[in-house]
Amino acid sequence: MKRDVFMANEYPQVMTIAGSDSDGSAGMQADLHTFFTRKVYGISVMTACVAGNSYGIHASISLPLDFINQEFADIAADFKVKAAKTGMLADSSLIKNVVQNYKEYDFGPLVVDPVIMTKHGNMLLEESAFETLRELLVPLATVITPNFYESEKLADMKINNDDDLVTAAHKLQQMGAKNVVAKGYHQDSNQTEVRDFVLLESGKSFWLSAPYHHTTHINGTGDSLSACIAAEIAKGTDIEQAIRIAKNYVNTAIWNEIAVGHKFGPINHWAPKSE
Ligand SMILES: Nc1ncnc2c1ncn2[C@@H]1O[C@H](COP(=O)(O)OP(=O)(O)OP(=O)(O)O)[C@@H](O)[C@H]1O
Ligand SMILES: Cc1ncc(COP(=O)(O)O)c(N)n1
Repeated sequence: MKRDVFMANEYPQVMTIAGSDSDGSAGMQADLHTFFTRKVYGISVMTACVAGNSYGIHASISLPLDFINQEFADIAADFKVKAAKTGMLADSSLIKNVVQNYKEYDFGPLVVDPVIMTKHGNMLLEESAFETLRELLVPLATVITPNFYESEKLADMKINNDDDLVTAAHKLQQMGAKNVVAKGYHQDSNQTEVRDFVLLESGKSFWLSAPYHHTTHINGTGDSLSACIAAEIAKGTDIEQAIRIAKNYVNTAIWNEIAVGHKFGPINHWAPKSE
C-alpha cells in the first residue's frame, strides 16, 4: 500500500488559548472543530473549563497558572505555531500569564476574541479584568473580534447605531489592536440582516453583511469566526481575505443547522466547503 507523506508545511500549526466548554458547541471545542475543517493542525492551551449544556453554563474553574506555563513551554519546545487565538481568559492573573507567555515565545500573529460574556448572559471574564484586557492583551492583537457587548465594554461607550460601532472600532485600534472586526447586534427577532464593521491596519474599512438567520443554534459563532481567521493567517492568507473567508465560513455553518442539544445548539462546522 502506498503511504502518503505529508510535509510539515501542508498542515500549518495553529494554537487556541481558551476555555473548554463541556457541551462541545463553543470555546476550545468550537476552535478545534474549526481548525479541523479548515485543514490546519490544532494545538490547545487550556485556560479554564466550564460545565454546561445547551441549557446553559452551571460551573466554571480556572486552571493553575503553573500548569498553563507548562502547556506553553511544552508547545514552544516542540511545535512551530504559525498563528494563535485567545478565547476565555477568566480573570486578570490569567490574562497577565498568557501575555507573558506570548511575549516569551514566537507563536506568530495573534487573533484576540475578547470573551467577556456568552450570548446567553454568562460572565466568562471578571469585571475587574477589563482594564488588564484593554492594557495588556488588546495591544498584542493582530486582529481583535469583539461582539457588540464586548465593543461597548472595551471602548467604554454605549453603541446605539452604526456610527457608534465605527467609533468603538477606531477606539480599539487606538488601544493598539492592528485590525478590528466589530461584530454587530443580532438579538432582534425583527432584523433581516447582520452587519459587522471591519477596520484594517491600513485604514481601509468596510461592512460585512449577511442575512439574519432565525435560529437558537448559534453557540460558538464568535469562537469559530476568530479560529477561522487564525487558521487562514497560518496558511498565509492576507488579513482582509482571512476575515472574509471566516465570515462566509460561520455564515454557512449557521445556515445548515444540526439537531444537537435541546435548547441553544451548536453551528454546523461540516457545512462549509473546506479548502
Ligand atoms: N442569527 C444569526 N444570523 C446570521 N449571522 C449571525 C447570527 N448570529 C451571529 N451571526 C454572525 O456570527 C458571527 C459571530 O458573531 P457573534 O456576535 O455571535 O459573536 P460572539 O457573540 O462573540 O459569539 P460567541 O457566542 O461565540 O462568543 C458574526 O459575523 C455574526 O454576524
Ligand atoms: C469556554 C467558553 N468560551 C467561550 C464561550 C462563548 O460562548 P457563546 O458562543 O455561548 O457566546 C463559551 N460558551 N465557553
